[in-house]
Amino acid sequence: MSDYITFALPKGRIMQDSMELFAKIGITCPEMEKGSRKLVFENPESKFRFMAVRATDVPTYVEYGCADLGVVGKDTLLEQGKDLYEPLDLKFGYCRMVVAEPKELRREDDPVNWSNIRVATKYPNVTERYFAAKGIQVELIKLYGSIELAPLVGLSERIVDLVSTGATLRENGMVEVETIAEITTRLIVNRASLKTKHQRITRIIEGLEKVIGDQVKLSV
Ligand SMILES: Nc1ncnc2c1ncn2[C@@H]1O[C@H](COP(=O)(O)OP(=O)(O)OP(=O)(O)O)[C@@H](O)[C@H]1O
Ligand SMILES: O=P(O)(O)OC[C@H]1O[C@H](OP(=O)(O)OP(=O)(O)O)[C@H](O)[C@@H]1O
Repeated sequence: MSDYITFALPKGRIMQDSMELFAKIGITCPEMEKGSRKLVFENPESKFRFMAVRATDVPTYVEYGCADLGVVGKDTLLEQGKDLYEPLDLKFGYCRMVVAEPKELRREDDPVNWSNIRVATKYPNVTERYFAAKGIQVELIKLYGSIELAPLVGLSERIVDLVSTGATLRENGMVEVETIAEITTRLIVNRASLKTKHQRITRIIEGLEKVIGDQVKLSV
């Protein structure tokens, strides 16, 4: 067993907030430089290791125990449904997962009456569950980005995607129809690591919990 605690962090938009939060409980990595192409960074003094991975791959590294802990959006967890311990809402990366459609095509009638709606999304599992629960049969079209383009060019009638400022929907002439879930960033933990490295991991969870609690108190 490695004496390091290893974090899987997403390379994209939540990396910086993650490192800023960890710094508040004394977890830092001086070796980590902005713009570096390196994927693993170590702090040999404090025995922390950081891996920079695709956001959607974070749960996999944690599930297989290559990382003890991971930072990931709730959207990814909902989509992948892996068996991971999720002890903390880190309270950043706020966005919403929504159903949206082109403004000019907005139909006032109940979508239950539509037959065979095509929905483009990065989240086919969540989308299928959501519409199935409403008794609506949809054709899922899995895309990997620029989801808002799909209805504009006739690939789908609707999309399921994340919205934060709303600028992407607006600038592409789309409107929200329904909210599926409120999304924030979560801490996830490998279940075996929680046992084998119990003391250090528990200390990290408790430290983060306190910092986040204090931040929330300050903002109300
Ligand atoms: N406006 C937003 N759009 C997309 N994700 C957001 C937004 N705001 C916050 N997030 C959160 O940031 C997480 C990571 O997003 P990021 O764009 O870095 O990765 P990605 O490009 O979606 O994933 P991948 O690299 O695997 O394709 C999302 O899973 C989500 O939880
Ligand atoms: O409400 P907004 O602030 O405009 O943010 C929402 C947009 O941001 C994300 O896209 P991203 O930048 O990850 O691009 P991609 O979907 O092409 O990967 C998301 O998929 C939306 O398209």
